Amino acid sequence: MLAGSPAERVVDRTLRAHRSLSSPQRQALKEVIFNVGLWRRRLDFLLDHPTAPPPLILFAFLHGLAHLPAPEAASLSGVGEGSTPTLNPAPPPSLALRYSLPDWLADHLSQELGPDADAFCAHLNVPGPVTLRTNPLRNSRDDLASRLRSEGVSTRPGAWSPLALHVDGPRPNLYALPSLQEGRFEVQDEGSQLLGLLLDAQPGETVLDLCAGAGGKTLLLGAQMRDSGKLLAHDPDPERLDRLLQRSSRAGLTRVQVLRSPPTPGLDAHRVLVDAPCSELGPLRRGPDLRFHASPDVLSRFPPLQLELLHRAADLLRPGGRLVYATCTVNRAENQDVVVAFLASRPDFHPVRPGQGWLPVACVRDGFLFVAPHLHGTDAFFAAVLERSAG
Ligand SMILES: C[S@@+](CC[C@H](N)C(=O)[O-])C[C@H]1O[C@@H](n2cnc3c(N)ncnc32)[C@H](O)[C@@H]1O
Repeated sequence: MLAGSPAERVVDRTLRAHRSLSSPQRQALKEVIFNVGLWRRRLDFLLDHPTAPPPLILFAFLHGLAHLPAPEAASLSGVGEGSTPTLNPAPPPSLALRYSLPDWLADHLSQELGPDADAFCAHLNVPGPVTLRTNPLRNSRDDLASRLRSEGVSTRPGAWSPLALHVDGPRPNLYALPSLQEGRFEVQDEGSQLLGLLLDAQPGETVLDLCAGAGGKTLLLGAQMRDSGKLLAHDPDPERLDRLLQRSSRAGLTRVQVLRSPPTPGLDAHRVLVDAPCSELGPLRRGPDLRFHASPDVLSRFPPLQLELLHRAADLLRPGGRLVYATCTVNRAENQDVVVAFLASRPDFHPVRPGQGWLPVACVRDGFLFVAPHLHGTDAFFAAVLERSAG
């Protein structure tokens, strides 16, 4: 994994090679692999040895970060007696070393978040909650919570999305639950739920999800529309669209139309969602190695495409219609700057307060939706709600 293999794959391979392990042993193995992968930079700093062999790295993790006494850590990690390394006792001198991030990423987050960067980065090292989105076509949030309780899963309501339930305790095997097969819920971060809700799709309308992917937001839009009107979903990735169709049928949506080529002008939609491709710094806590697979050029790769998608969406929207532009990243160049550039060339559009009447002010910053793990317990998201003048 330290040489670049994805953490999930390393865990799978290791567990398959050690089938006799008990369930707690499997869990411990998984946690150690994830944590060594996540904390690799901090472990290098502790060991002052960038090519340290695995037993030393494991020792540094167990003793230096998990604070196990040295003899126990040495025995568990297989470090020979008398060869336990001395760990660097100094506090890590930078944000990057403190939270085990590549330098470019720590520098970028410092620039973006200023005094909040420390808390944000600390939260990137804590796994996010498992959050479910109620499918209101199938049940209410309270009914879903009771049903899940009867299936052995305890939950609590989310703080921001009226559809969110967080799973309490260790992650259950959600995919084996009959309630999931019956389309009563989807797994979806609470911040991601808010992006779909901002569009405020209404029954009977024509609504376009321009970057629909596998349908995380499309399903929510369809439920808001009470499975009526016209719901169009486009994405250039055909496999994601196939998954979208499967999920739609499970969720009880009968009117989703998948567009495998880009929608043509003249659609005259009431609402368009642009859940844009982006640098994806917002969900970094979802995988221990995501931060090490990204490279700095990701920060400048997307704005031209994002602006183009906004313009395309604008041309598909009717006068008086609503457009939501959203990303899951923390990067002014992909967020505020794209919206400002768009508005400068489209005087027929104006920004409105996101979630007027229901979204707490704590989720709104400078007129845009902004949520983040250290403030809201969600992955980080940005969204702008724009309306086209009526006349
Ligand atoms: C943030 S993801 C969307 C996630 C999805 N809305 C969901 O909730 O599951 C961005 C999507 O944009 C798509 N995309 C990339 N280039 C695009 C383009 N030129 N036009 C439309 N979508 C594009 C990607 O395939 C990807 O699925």
